[in-house]
Amino acid sequence: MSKYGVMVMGPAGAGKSTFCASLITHLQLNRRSAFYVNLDPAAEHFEHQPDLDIKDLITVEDVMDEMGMGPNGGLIYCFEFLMENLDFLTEKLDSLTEEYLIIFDMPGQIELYTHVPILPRLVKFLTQPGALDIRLCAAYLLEATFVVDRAKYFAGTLSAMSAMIMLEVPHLNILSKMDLVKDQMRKKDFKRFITPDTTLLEDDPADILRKKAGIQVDVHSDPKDKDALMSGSTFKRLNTAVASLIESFSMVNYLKLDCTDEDSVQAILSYIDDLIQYHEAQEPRELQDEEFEEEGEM
Ligand SMILES: Nc1nc2c(ncn2[C@@H]2O[C@H](COP(=O)(O)OP(=O)(O)OP(=O)(O)O)[C@@H](O)[C@H]2O)c(=O)[nH]1
Ligand SMILES: [Mg+2]
Repeated sequence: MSKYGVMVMGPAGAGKSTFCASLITHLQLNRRSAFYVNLDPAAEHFEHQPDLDIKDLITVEDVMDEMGMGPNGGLIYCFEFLMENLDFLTEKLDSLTEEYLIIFDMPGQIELYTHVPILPRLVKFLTQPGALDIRLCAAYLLEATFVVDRAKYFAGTLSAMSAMIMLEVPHLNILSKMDLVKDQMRKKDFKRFITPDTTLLEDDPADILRKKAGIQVDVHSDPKDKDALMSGSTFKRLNTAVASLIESFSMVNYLKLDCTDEDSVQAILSYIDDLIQYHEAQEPRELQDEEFEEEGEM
């Protein structure tokens, strides 16, 4: 029997836990079952109590106190400890039936999605046929407010792409907190950010601001090269190279999420269901129920 899950990831503060909470509330309102797994060993507050919490196994606080590690090193250590104690996940997940959507709320440390090779091992374990065999998709959140600074927007998009390539599961890229931008930006202007391309660098408001303020924009060039510093050419060339790389792979298309809007949460849930083929498994059962009822009427 298949299991169904979504792994909610993205930079710190992108709105992952808030989205998880809205998704759980939405599922409950639509008489669907959610199983909430907190995998952030530093998380403190929850709108919905997790059904499985990594903090019952290890917390960043434990590691920092007992081993004198910093928060980021401590978090990586917690994940390595989890990878050595995967029965902590199996015990609770193994018995779940296909009716549940398993929601994994991930931490925001970007290292996890770029170069530390833990997440691919965890995803492989969760999706292993014959074992947990979870039909899993990734939902990568990036704050919509990042679009006002193209360098941040493209850096966030690059890490989304890195997660897509690294995890090799069906993947959604989501611009979160749309309620924060929808009044400041017309819908048609925002459309440009759904598919990132280099034309977005032509009118970067942050660039214009930096030039006006004459702020040294160029942290990458040789301090002796004053022209480069002032024009920000190296910084701009770097952004153009990142944007061209993203455009050439054309892997990233964003969906928009406003957690305060039920329809917006439903729309994202429909994409998730499609990616994990949730409805395929439900149909036969619903059909069976209908047939059963018809037989009952004969
Ligand atoms: N306006 C608005 N604020 C939001 C939204 N989603 C999250 N926030 C706020 O953004 C902040 C971070 O939200 P979280 O859901 O904790 O973000 P996170 O990605 O889980 O953060 P970490 O777990 O620390 O990586 C909180 O103050 C939220 O209230 C949203 O859709 N709209
Ligand atoms: Mg969180």
